[in-house]
Amino acid sequence: MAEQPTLARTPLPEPKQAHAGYYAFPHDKLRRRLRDARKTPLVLVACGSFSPITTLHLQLFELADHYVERTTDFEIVGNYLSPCSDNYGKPSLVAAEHRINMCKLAIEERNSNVMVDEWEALRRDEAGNPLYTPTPDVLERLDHQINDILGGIETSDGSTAVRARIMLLIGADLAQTMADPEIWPPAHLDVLLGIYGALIVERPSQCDVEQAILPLKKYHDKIRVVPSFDNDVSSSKVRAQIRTGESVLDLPESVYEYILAHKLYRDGPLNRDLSKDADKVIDGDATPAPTRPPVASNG
Ligand SMILES: Nc1ncnc2c1ncn2[C@@H]1O[C@H](COP(=O)(O)OP(=O)(O)OP(=O)(O)O)[C@@H](O)[C@H]1O
Ligand SMILES: NC(=O)c1ccc[n+]([C@@H]2O[C@H](COP(=O)(O)O)[C@@H](O)[C@H]2O)c1
Repeated sequence: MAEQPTLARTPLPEPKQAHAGYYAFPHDKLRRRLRDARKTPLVLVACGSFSPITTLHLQLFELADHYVERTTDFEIVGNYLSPCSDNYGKPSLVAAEHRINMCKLAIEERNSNVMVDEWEALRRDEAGNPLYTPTPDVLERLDHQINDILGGIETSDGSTAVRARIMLLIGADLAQTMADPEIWPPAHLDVLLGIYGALIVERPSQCDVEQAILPLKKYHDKIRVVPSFDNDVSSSKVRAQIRTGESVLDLPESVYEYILAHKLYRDGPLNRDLSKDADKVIDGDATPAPTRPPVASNG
């Protein structure tokens, strides 16, 4: 059985004004009993902007599932999307409420077993302003919710409960940024990768995964690379297609319709420069809403 992580820090207290409205930790799709007695229950959490969620974001979980099924040590019992706070500071973020709604629509349309945890996206400070939560804190809180509050996952014969292992699910491009201590302080990585670990999905259109994880050598025993397929799906590309009125192939149809209904992503540069820096919102640069319906991909 794989080694169980231990909590390095006291779990985050739930701030009094953590959320604008009602919130309960979602666990309806968390499988509470292991199937295979030899395995450790694994919960995956994908942190990111999801502005908007694409078909590939949900496929990350499918790729991870395919990968983990072939391992001898883990069994996936839960999958979470945790959209980041509006305070993350990425210019391309639309309001958390929209990003959460789009994640939920995508999950429903695809009949996916993923849950959306709204806690990170809606967390607020005492003054009621959106509060950014560093990713290690997100995983610590999930660990606390599942293992301390819910009491973990039952063994296959139901005789006892064990702690689920929580792991981050990310793309190789995000792993590549982890070499920069200005973005990921070593203390964050020591918790995130040193205690929890990550499944890192290849993203060949953006970087070489082996190069990306080289600087993370210290944590290699907690990192696993998940094979993917050639694709250039990204939220940036989708946003650019919406602005220019091109066909959008990489969104669930309900998400596309939501974007049109709420007039999201209509402002921005007209040239299709997909670099992240080119994605700054330009006030008043409203482009007409696309008229063509999306061709939903089946993947
Ligand atoms: N095509 C993809 N292949 C592998 N990982 C992906 C892919 N698209 C997104 N991800 C991963 O999903 C997580 C959330 O990504 P995010 O919401 O930033 O999407 P994005 O497409 O990278 O967005 P943007 O284009 O706005 O930068 C990150 O870990 C990212 O690496
Ligand atoms: N030090 C940290 O905890 C840290 C640094 C950079 C990004 N992140 C997270 O990584 C994710 C990145 O998302 P994007 O790929 O959309 O930028 C977000 O969830 C963000 O909160 C965390």
